[in-house]
Amino acid sequence: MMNKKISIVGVPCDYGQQRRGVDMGPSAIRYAGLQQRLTNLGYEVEDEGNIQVIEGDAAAQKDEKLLNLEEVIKVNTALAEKVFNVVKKDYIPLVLGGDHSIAIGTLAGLSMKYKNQGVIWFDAHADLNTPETTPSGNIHGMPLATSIGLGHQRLTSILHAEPKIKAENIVIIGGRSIDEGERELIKTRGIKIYTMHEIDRLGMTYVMEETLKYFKQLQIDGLHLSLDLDALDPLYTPGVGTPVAGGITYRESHLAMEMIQESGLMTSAEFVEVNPILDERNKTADVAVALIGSLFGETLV
Ligand SMILES: NC(=[NH2+])NCCC[C@H](N)C(=O)O
Ligand SMILES: [Mn+2]
Ligand SMILES: [Mn+2]
Repeated sequence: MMNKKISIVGVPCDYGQQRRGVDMGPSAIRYAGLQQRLTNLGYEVEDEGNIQVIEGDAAAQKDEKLLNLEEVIKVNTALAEKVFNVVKKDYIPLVLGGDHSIAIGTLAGLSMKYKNQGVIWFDAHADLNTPETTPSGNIHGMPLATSIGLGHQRLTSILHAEPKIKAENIVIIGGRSIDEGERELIKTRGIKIYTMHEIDRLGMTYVMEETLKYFKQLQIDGLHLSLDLDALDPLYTPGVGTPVAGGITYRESHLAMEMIQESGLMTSAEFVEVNPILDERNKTADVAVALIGSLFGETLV
């Protein structure tokens, strides 16, 4: 029997990057009708409200390779604890960002329950930078590296010192802006990635079939979906801080959500990088809610 209880957790964090406005993402997604959409599907939905995002001591921050480190640690520690509480009471965590640095806390919290969790990462980027390789200093470019145990010790040791996921348990889908250091990690750590090239060439159906088959082979005990709205083409989701042309289409992304739902594997999800200031009439938040609908079982007939 599939779990029919969802806990919504908002994370109004914009400290993982430098464009203001992404902290309003959780509100924009809620206003787009999230809770009603899920209730209509027969879920019991609890809105846990937002994680408090506290400003750090600006004077103490001088690491240009880890911008706003103190804030990012604080918010992710609080988020990790919240997510752990949600899974403990057997609700499905649905985390709303905020910038993608919040995946550090989500995955830390999940790792308390799931010891062999799979992660499906929809993104134009690989988010596999470390303080050594980052071109920007933005921590939203680092959550996957952090979660496999690479980077600043205070980020990798949130809740516990162990890596939160195994590199081979990651599948990245939609990549088209990968930095040099990230490329290196993908190769040396055997991280699975379907870039836009493979999606064009093989089609989303095949890519998702392979991905889900792979997770079954790994015998994962939980599957987390982390969806950065910049995975989609900016045509559909213009309200993101780091748009990259040539992305996943509206229907391809829905198909992917529908196939994840059909697999019955998914145990948690997060939707990040919605920035209402950069958006057009809440279009990006509307797409996020529509994708969440498909992910949780909406069908066309
Ligand atoms: N979650 C995101 N949108 N990440 C964008 C990262 C961009 C670039 N790779 C960086 O490290 O700065
Ligand atoms: Mn991205
Ligand atoms: Mn991302």
